[in-house]
Amino acid sequence: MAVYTEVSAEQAGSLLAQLGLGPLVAMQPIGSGIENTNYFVTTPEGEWVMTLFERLSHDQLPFYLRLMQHLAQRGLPVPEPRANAQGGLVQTVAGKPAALVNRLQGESLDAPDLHHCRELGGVLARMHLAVADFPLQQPNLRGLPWREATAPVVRPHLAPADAALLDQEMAHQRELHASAAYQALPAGAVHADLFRDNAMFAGLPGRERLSGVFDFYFAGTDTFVFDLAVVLNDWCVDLDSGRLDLPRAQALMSAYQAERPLSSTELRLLPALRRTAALRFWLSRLSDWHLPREASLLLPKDPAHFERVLRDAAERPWHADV
Ligand SMILES: Nc1ncnc2c1ncn2[C@@H]1O[C@H](COP(=O)(O)OP(=O)(O)OP(=O)(O)O)[C@@H](O)[C@H]1O
Ligand SMILES: N[C@@H](CCO)C(=O)O
Repeated sequence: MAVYTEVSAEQAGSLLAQLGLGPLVAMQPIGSGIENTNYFVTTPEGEWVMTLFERLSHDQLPFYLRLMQHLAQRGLPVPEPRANAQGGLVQTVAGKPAALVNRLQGESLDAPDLHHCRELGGVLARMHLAVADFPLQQPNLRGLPWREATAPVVRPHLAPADAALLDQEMAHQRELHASAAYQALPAGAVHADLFRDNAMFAGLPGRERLSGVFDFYFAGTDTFVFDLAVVLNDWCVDLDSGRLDLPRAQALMSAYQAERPLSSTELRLLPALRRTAALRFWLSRLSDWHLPREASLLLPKDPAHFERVLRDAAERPWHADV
């Protein structure tokens, strides 16, 4: 369930009026999702998703909502937040910060194939190109400082072999981040959590189009190759072994590079960034597993999966030769 805050028809109607939309026709709570309260909302103009933010404050939201607006206005399949008369994207519903975005069609996939990976690679590259003129900055809040703070907290819960892996990978990260090559990598506002459950596809089997990329609430300024590594580590990894599936990885990379060719430095550092991305999600899953947030409905995701992805990335570095 994902309704932490009940919203009455009257409260939803008042939001719609502030956003210049017609009367409420229907509203329905959305069952999936664990961070926020979400409702599907119908008006005479169409279908919308209303989100009440349960953790993020008014001040934190403009970066995410402006980024979604920026990408949507450049033709990317991203929900566009509806602005009020003053152009503001952050509203208030039931005392919580809230936003209304257009509802995208489609379904998330559990098992993406080569076609889906190609679709995603192309859209990801276009997202990276489209932020060249996005003016807002916010550090990736799961970046190196967060990893430095989280590693010692989870380390006491690890078996010796895993603690050794963590130490090795933290050392690798420090060296990587200090290198001139890393510091020169192209960067911008990236999604940073574009897993298969944050995208939707619509259309006939075998010819589906990527119809939606959503859940931008881990977005931040980071390198494009980090964002690509996050995607490779989820869309192109075997969920049992944690190993990279080379045909899917090659399909995704070719489609990405058809839109945005990677520089030789980006290609050279991609294996290191796959380790960065795997470490980031290993740490967040370890933290959710061993130190669950109080009263959280969060069903912790398995940290061991990202330990396997991390070992694979560290032991079998994959150099894309496309
Ligand atoms: N713009 C949209 N159009 C259609 N469906 C959407 C849209 N935004 C969200 N959804 C649906 O609502 C569900 C919950 O959204 P989301 O994943 O953003 O939830 P959350 O609680 O904010 O985040 P989390 O995934 O971290 O739990 C999604 O799985 C998707 O099915
Ligand atoms: N995509 C993350 C959860 C949300 O950040 C994971 O699978 O661990």
